[in-house]
Amino acid sequence: MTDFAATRAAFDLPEGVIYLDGNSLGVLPRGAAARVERTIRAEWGERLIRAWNDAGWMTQPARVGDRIARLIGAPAGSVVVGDTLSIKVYQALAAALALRPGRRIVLSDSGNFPTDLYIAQGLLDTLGQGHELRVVAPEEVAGAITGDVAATLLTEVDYRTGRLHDMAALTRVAHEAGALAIWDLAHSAGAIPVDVTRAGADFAVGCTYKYLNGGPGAPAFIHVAPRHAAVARPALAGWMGHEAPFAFDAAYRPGAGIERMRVGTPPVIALAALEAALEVWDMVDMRDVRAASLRLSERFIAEVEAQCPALELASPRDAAQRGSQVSFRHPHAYPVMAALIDRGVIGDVRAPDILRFGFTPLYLSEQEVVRAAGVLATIMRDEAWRDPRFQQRQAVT
Ligand SMILES: Cc1ncc(COP(=O)(O)O)c(C=O)c1O
Ligand SMILES: Nc1c(O)cccc1C(=O)C[C@H](N)C(=O)O
Repeated sequence: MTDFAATRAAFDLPEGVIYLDGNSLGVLPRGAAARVERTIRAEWGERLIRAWNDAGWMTQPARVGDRIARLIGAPAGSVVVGDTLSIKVYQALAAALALRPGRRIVLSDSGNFPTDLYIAQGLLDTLGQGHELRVVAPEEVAGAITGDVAATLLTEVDYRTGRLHDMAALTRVAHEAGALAIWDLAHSAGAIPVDVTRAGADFAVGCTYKYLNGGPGAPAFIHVAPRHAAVARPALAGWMGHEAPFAFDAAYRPGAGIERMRVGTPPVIALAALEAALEVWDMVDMRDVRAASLRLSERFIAEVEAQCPALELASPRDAAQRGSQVSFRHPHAYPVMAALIDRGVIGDVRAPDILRFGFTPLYLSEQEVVRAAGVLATIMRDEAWRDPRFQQRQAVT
């Protein structure tokens, strides 16, 4: 059984804040600052260039990848960390297309996060081989996987509504049609139990600054199914993905397996923070996290619906169809959220009208969820969101 009091003690939460935005930027783990300090002072400061070898900097992307592998049902040695998720989406899609040379369709859905769609379109334009990005409604994906689809590019949990795709079922349909399945786990890793191996995913990618608490700009991960790892073509053929980077050959030869998905120099300081953040998962059973997340989100929905008739649930009502977030619609979502944040309850908004709340049982209790709903109810009842202070939009929402 996961001890959630112990996991909460592993995080540094500011006094007076109820944090319902761990689905966008996770909370600071207590060990992270000390680990970063050690990396900077004892490793960089003292060991200088020697730290690449004796502090294990060079092997960090795979070492941290192995920790993430356990959380997504991937075997050790099949995940590597580095770059941003946008880059990892590019690499996965480019490799998938190279494995399906006769096919021209990339299938995604309109609930996907924009960067995935932008990156896909940019890659297809660059290839100039007549590929098409086909974007359908989330509920139409299965029916749209036709024999000309090279790859599906789907995000398991919808960033706006929390709607959950059935990864195993859609991967099966993709494979039956001869297509490959790429999964973006940005809102899944550390949020819900994931098993890329059982689902048969061909590629999976994700970020580490949300539920994995790696910090702002923490590097992303990529998983390549072992059956493809030795043949997957690295589109971004950087020297760190070379078979022998320090041979300094003029000709590129891809590294063994997942190593070829490395691109350039690893972000050592960011990786140190992430490595420290991932330690908390040693105390955690993902099934307990899922059960607790559903308990928290169900309670929140019940409290909000009982007290805030003006808010309309934008997430699936069936808990089994949701990730670890809940969204409500309101025409004045922005000032409502600004008023909430002003009272110490932090969620976020997604244009035009979505109030979004993330549930992170590692550091969030049911009492806080009830209190947050109460604060929201007061704001709605008093129309506190009409205050001019809350109408001024911030650049980042
Ligand atoms: C599903 C999904 N993909 C990609 C991204 C962004 O990737 P990057 O880390 O490159 O900003 C996000 C959020 O920022 C996301 O929610
Ligand atoms: N990565 C972000 C950033 O650099 C700034 C602000 C927000 C983000 C996010 O992660 C957004 C997030 N992917 C979302 O689900 O909307």
